[in-house]
Amino acid sequence: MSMKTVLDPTASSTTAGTVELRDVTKSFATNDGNHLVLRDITLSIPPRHIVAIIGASGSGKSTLLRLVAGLGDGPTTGEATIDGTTIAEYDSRCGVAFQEARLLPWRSVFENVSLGLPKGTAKDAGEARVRHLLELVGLDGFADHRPREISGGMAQRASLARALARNPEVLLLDEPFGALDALTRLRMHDLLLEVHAASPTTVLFVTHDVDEALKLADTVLVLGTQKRPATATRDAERVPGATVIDVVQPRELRPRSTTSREFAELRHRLLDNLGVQLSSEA
Ligand SMILES: Nc1ncnc2c1ncn2[C@@H]1O[C@H](COP(=O)(O)OP(=O)(O)OP(=O)(O)O)[C@@H](O)[C@H]1O
Repeated sequence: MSMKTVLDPTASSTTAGTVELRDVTKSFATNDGNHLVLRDITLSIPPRHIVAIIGASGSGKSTLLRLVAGLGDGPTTGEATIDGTTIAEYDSRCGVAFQEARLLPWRSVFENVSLGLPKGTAKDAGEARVRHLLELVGLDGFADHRPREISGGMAQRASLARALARNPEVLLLDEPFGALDALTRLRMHDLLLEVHAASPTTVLFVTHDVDEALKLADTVLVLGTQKRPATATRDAERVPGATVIDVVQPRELRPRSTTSREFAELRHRLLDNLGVQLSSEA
């Protein structure tokens, strides 16, 4: 993509946010009582950082992401802030995209992306911003298409553009590439890094893919449960609630080689943390 897309004449002066969670727990009321999903989450994510969240299925990755986005009713205990201010419900400082593009089928691509604009955006400025974003994600020729007329990868790019239309301080992506074919996925990796270079935002994304996490992120957070030590009368058991069980920060700068020694070592460590048994040559 050309460098001209990097210069956005319509961008507001929004800066990237610092995300902080302090002693956060999250539980849900169920028929069997309270279900503790997250516990003891304390973390500080600096502006412009890209953070990947990985963990076994059900370990609370989406729950953590939703907490930062202000979706749902917030932490059960503890504090979650952006730039020192408590995260509000549907916090306007956040832009969110999900595994499914969730576009309105009866609206054009242009109109769908426009839905992400902050309330009260002037018409001309809004249109210019949406045109810019469509160019940034390579959809400038598809503004008038309906969602059914574009591919899954294109729909996902439109969903990313809609999240960016808010000019978010924090961009939250829940398995954004999970439903895409391998080639489209690789292209989306490049696109995310281009978007990140072009718009100064802090990014948190959930993924199941260790390679994707290591390739894109400054920091990889691993969510999981911890074992309580075994005692004479009790076998080792898992402490309820997932927490951050490992933090990995690749030293190599992006774009990262997936064939480097560091990559291989970190990959091994992450898979081990996820309980994936590797053969000796892996
Ligand atoms: N609104 C809710 N009400 C009750 N339980 C919930 C709610 N949201 C999440 N949970 C529970 O929290 C746990 C973690 O769910 P979550 O979706 O955050 O995990 P995940 O790591 O993102 O999983 P996956 O990788 O399968 O998407 C699950 O047991 C889920 O049932």
